[in-house]
Amino acid sequence: MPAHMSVSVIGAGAWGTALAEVAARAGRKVTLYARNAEHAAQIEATRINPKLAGVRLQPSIAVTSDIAAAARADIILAVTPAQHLRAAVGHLAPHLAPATPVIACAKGIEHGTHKFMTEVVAEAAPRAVPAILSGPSFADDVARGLPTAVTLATGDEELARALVQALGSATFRPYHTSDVRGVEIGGAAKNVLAIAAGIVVGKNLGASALAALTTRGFSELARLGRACGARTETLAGLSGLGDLLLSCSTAQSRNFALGLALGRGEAAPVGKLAEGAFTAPVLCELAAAQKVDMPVSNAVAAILSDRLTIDAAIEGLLTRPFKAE
Ligand SMILES: NC(=O)C1=CN([C@@H]2O[C@H](COP(=O)(O)OP(=O)(O)OC[C@H]3O[C@@H](n4cnc5c(N)ncnc54)[C@H](OP(=O)(O)O)[C@@H]3O)[C@@H](O)[C@H]2O)C=CC1
Ligand SMILES: O=C(CO)COP(=O)(O)O
Repeated sequence: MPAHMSVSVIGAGAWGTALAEVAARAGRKVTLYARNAEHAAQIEATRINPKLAGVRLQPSIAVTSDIAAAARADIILAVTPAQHLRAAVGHLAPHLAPATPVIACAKGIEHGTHKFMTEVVAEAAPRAVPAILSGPSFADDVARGLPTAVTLATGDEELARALVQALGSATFRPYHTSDVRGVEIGGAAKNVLAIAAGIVVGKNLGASALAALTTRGFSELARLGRACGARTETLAGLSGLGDLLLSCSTAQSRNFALGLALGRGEAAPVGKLAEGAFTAPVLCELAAAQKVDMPVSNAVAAILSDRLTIDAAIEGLLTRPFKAE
């Protein structure tokens, strides 16, 4: 039997469900874990997850709320919101076989600890091998089988290659790297910058302003990444620039949609996870600790915490001293 035959997905949200489909398409034996027994039973029976309503789960995907059963897999995909990752992996950890790869698929940085997703996995499941999967990929697109490419990183490049082989298919193309930190920073920061992009569009500042915001946003993402030891090619790759371009370009992104509503003076969309709202304060704390200037992210954090109006934030950004690019 190949080394990585079975895959369990922890977290039956939109992304977890899409990734269960991905793994099934790649020929793996797949189990999708929902923490709520009623939800698990409903998904198992109807083959539809209301969190990704347009998709009918492949018949081969098992759905469970039994964490011990879910832990019996060659690969774990941990697909909860970033701030819930520690609890989810901690619950799983006692049941895992030693050296099981646990691939974090959340995009964010933990509040309080400033830990990145693989650091959270390493602490919550010390016997597991942490990895990260991130890149420009909407759950809906992926589940519908539209072509997507992402980055998959773990410290051991050989393992990263094997995980790519286990999960990849013609329409879901993971690229491997050992630059874990680069992948994590791109995914976390792009969500905050996508909120700013949505605000620019909601405020009708024009396509030129959106391009400027996205480019200067990339500049601050890359500054922080380099300060944290990330490689330039990762920051300019799928999980960095690629995901930033996607998320700053369409209201299909929940983070962009939040910014759009804020910019228009409307209420924030209800029941939609916008990770950037959680990441913004911790990203700014991390940048300050690294002495990295992140004016766009700081403005987003200030707007979200009501320390600054949108108009004052825009004026603040537009009146910064001119400097070299
Ligand atoms: N949606 C997308 O297109 C993409 C999302 N991502 C990232 O994936 C992560 C998850 O997003 P997404 O799936 O969209 O979010 P959703 O809101 O759709 O789903 C989150 C899921 O996590 C579950 N969950 C929360 N805490 C736990 C826990 N302790 N144990 C088990 N399950 C738990 C929730 O369960 P319950 O229903 O019981 O609360 C819910 O089903 C985010 O970090 C996001 O940035 C990345 C790429 C694409
Ligand atoms: O991460 C994503 C696309 O790569 C999903 O974006 P949102 O979380 O903003 O919807």
